[in-house]
Amino acid sequence: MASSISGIYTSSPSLKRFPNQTPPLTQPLRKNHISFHARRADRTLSLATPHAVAREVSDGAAAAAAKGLEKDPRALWRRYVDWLYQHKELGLYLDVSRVGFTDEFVREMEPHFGKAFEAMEELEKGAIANPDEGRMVGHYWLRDPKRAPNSFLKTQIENTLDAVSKFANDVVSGKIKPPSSPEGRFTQILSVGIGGSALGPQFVAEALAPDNPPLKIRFVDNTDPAGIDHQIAQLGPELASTLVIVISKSGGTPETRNGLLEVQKAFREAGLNFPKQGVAITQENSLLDNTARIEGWLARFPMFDWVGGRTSEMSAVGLLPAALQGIDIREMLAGASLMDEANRSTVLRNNPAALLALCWYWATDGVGSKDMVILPYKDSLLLFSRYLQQLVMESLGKEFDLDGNRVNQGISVYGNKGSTDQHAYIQQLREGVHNFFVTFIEVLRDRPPGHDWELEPGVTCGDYLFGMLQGTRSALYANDRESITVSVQEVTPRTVGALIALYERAVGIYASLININAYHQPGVEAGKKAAGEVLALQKRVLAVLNEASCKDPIEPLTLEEVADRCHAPEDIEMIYKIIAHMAANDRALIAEGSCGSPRGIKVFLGECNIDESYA
Ligand SMILES: O=P(O)(O)OC[C@H]1O[C@H](O)[C@H](O)[C@@H](O)[C@@H]1O
Repeated sequence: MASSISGIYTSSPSLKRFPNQTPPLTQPLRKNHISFHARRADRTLSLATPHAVAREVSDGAAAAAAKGLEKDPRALWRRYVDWLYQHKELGLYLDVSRVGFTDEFVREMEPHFGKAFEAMEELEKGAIANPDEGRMVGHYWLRDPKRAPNSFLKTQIENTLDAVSKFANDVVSGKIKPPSSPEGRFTQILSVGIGGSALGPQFVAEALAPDNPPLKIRFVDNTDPAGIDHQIAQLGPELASTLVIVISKSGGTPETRNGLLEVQKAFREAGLNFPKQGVAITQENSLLDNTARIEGWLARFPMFDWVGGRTSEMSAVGLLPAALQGIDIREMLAGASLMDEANRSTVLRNNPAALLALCWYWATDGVGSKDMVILPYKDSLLLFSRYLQQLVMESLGKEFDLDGNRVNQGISVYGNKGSTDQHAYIQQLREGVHNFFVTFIEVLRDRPPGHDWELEPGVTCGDYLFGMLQGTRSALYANDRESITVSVQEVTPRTVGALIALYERAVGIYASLININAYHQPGVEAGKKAAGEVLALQKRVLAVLNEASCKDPIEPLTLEEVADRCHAPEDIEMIYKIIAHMAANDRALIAEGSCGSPRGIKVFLGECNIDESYA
């Protein structure tokens, strides 16, 4: 069954970005910020390069901020209450009281938030908010299709959601079944994808999958042959009842393609008919889409060019795997939609995403001078920080701002879960280099009603978890380490949807404050290109070694000879690495010397490949 995939919206020619808007400030805010902190630090700063100043400011600001952190319990309580954000319907709280921003700072930032809110409003109306790629940015429409800029897109979103829901129901109910499985129904999902085509589904599976889901999910999210073999081995005979979902927006990502080819090989070797167990989620007419269509895969679902990989969890990318695991995807969408509505407030204090952006700007001086440590005190949210690494760092980690200034922006993200991380690196956070701020994710309900018990009089296991979070928050703050706390009642599809929406919007607002495009990823292409060059060089090395190995007698070659015959003397080190990797996999043989002594090594191929397919 192929879902109805109609033409994808082609973005209109790149319009001048928000022609009616005065572009957001670029450096001045930081200078204001700098001057503000300079005043605070009673120091006059020689305004050297932005970085030097930012560095001096961040030291000065940190010192000033540290000196300025409120410590009086009564005053802190007032601050807590004054700044506490509550979303009643979601049961979500945001506490920013342990971040030391001042009233003056907030006043300075207000006009910039005003511009950010305007930019976000334009974005949601369909402006070209990704000017570098001439694209709209439409992930918010996925959970509120009526906000899409035209009926065509609205219908696409609604049709895709219906198709995803129907397909998942048919698989779970057994109406759609694998061609040759003793169970008579699909029992496993093997998701093949990387980056935004994996991290969201992985986070949501870890957070929300029931203990006994209708289909268990596992992931191939890399081109590591051993990792792929491990997943296939763990499936064993259940490969026959595995639904393989191949996810790739571009449809051409090498790691995902390799994963597909490896899995298809496993299907062949097991005598299984892959297309009858394969599903593709990709842009229409991509290489993957055409492959799936031509080979007659079980189903295809669209990805849209106006949804980025790192904001695709509320598209078929995240919704299909979730639905197949029995997760309520309408609730995920509802939670995200409620959070989106809250984040449309133009009153800073009533806008949780803006409050996060305010804290990020204050804590990192608007230049990423501190890292964002994500600490959920809940096992099921373990992968939230990995998910946020891509969402935050791939969005904000940019070399240039929208006016072409070199800014090398970003905020680094790390963290796992509490209280576990207290036994790993919290020592450094408490006493070591002060280069971070923490975001605690607190989940108030410890266990389903009626399932809790006291492991000592009046104390439950969850009380310990609660105490560890609060104790760590207090201990860090006592040593002038700032933190944010996001609290939810429990981990549900609705609150997970809300958390995703909260951070998607915070990233977008923060990006406006620092005047960068949050929706492209030029740096990633450089890595892909470089990898392609290594593989091209490897093919030349193989051709040269093959020619020498087909001689009689075989002619082992030195690295210099290989480099010369590849016409790449300057690449001798990469050639050495290529040969070392091939030798480690028995694909090249060392005739003399060893890889430890590159100068004396002589290599050849174990066999002569007369058709020279390496060329
Ligand atoms: O979904 P795909 O097109 O296969 O892309 C997978 C990933 O590739 C690159 O790393 C991009 O920077 C990511 O944003 C994207 O999620």
